[in-house]
Amino acid sequence: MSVIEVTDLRKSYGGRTVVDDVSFTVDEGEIFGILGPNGAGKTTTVECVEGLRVPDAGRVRVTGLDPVADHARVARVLGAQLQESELQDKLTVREALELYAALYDKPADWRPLAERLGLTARLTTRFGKLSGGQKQRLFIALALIGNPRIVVLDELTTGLDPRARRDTWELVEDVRANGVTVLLVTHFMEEAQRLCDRIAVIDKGRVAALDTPAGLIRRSAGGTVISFTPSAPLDDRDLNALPALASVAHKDGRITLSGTDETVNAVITLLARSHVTAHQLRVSDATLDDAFLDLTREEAA
Ligand SMILES: Nc1ncnc2c1ncn2[C@@H]1O[C@H](COP(=O)(O)OP(=O)(O)OP(=O)(O)O)[C@@H](O)[C@H]1O
Repeated sequence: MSVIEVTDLRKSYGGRTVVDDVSFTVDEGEIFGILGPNGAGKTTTVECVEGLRVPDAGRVRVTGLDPVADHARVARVLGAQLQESELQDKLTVREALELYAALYDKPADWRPLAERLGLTARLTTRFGKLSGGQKQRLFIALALIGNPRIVVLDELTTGLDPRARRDTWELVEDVRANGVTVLLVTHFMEEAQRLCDRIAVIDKGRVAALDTPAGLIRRSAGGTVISFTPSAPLDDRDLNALPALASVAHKDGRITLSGTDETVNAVITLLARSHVTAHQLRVSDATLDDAFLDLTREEAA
């Protein structure tokens, strides 16, 4: 069952279209990622889902409700990360948690939430004195405090150190294991690849691709990456003629090709035929990073 439906969403600022016919649905219990370069229209899209912005055209439904017309009811099922400006500097962590818990009929117990997010030692610290990462963790706790059915996390782990980032990923997995649907806006490929069931890649206001992480990798970068430093230059025409080739890149004398196993075998044949030795030959599975660059490059072209 879909809990979020976005159909032909459009939004312009001052005559410039920043969200251009975006459509996707998010199923109950799914972690759905929105991935895209800076300024792609990701935040504008999720703010329309949250009812914080009014679409110029198209339709948005959250559990069947219109987030603008039914804002109060949507706010009961959808938890969103706050923006920094929305909390007063003088409020302590405990006061913020208690204040937000009081806004809901059936709030979560904030103590285990605070514990899980490493905030227990900071309960008496004022918001203004928290580090960027601590603020971020508090925002995540506040997004979850109303026991929402859906949670929107925008740039969830920006500013967190690697340890805190991993802890937060585990928390998101726990949240989903409890049946909560997660809409996640991210810049981090590793985060998207690890957490998301499906991802919409948004570029210049449009959905460039929508698939599982594995599906995005398969269909764009071809699945396999081979890189090596040749002992002598190889003819570009020979490289470009390789079968199932998705991309070729040259950097600091190193060649990186993406394609399939067929491409790898053909490169080896080409090297032997050209009497060229490949130094530091590496073959690896393509990552979401490769797929993302491929997808957004295609759009740019
Ligand atoms: N209130 C606004 N008024 C005018 N332009 C805006 C407004 N909000 C966003 N924009 C512009 O709309 C475009 C899309 O912004 P948006 O924040 O949705 O992108 P994003 O994909 O979330 O970017 P980022 O990853 O950098 O956060 C950007 O060019 C931005 O400058």
